[in-house]
Amino acid sequence: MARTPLMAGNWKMNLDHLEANQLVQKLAWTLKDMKHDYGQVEVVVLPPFTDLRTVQTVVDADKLEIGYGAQDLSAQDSGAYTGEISASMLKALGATYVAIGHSERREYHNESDELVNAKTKKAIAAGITPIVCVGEGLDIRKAGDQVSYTLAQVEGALKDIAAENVANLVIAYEPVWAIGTGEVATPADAQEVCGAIREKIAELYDQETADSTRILYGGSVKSDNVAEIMAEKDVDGALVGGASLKADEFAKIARYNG
Ligand SMILES: O=C[C@H](O)COP(=O)(O)O
Repeated sequence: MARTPLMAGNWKMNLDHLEANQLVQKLAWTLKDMKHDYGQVEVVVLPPFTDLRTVQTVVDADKLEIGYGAQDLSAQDSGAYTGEISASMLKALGATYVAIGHSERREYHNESDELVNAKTKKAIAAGITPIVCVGEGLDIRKAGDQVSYTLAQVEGALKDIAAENVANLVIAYEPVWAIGTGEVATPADAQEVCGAIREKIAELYDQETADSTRILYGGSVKSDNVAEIMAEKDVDGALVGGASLKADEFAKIARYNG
């Protein structure tokens, strides 16, 4: 089962809609100059909500092959949920991906596995591909419990989700101690957990489903470390934070295989 590599740029709380317009255009031009084949490596940006309409406009107007999505969504469909953004609103803006359960949301917004599961179901119902984020903190890593901890998050996120939907979603393993620190995980660290995630999906569902699900690594990915991580058999791409805010750098990451 060939899995198309995915490089997703999580801009976090950076760039207003004017800056978003500039970055998306520069990224598109840079990749065009590199003769990038999006069928070989999928490229997606996840801007702040306020930028999505602008990104949709530039992608549609210039017929860009860059995908885009959101960094979160509500577990509700609509109604009295001040400040929340629904799956249907994201769908109306052409979003094709949505990050769910990022460690920064689990930490700062106390998001539980149950909430991540509910949000994942909403994304699937709307036809938006979830990028479900999991990963351990430094204390768990130091205790050597990264695999069991992360697999518990995976199980919680996938509860009562059908195999065909799991086959088409994305899981991003992002060790919290590697996020924004420059302390990128070794390829072996990434493979250990990404491989365990694939085995867990095979156990929960079946091997065909497990072989279809794309599993990304995230945490201080840069153009000078991505290739060795991508060489690992169960790593299908990267969820990139800081490095995705620079068109040249993110384009080099997307072009990890030369
Ligand atoms: O979503 C992206 C991850 O949090 C990684 O961020 P980073 O590349 O800045 O370490």
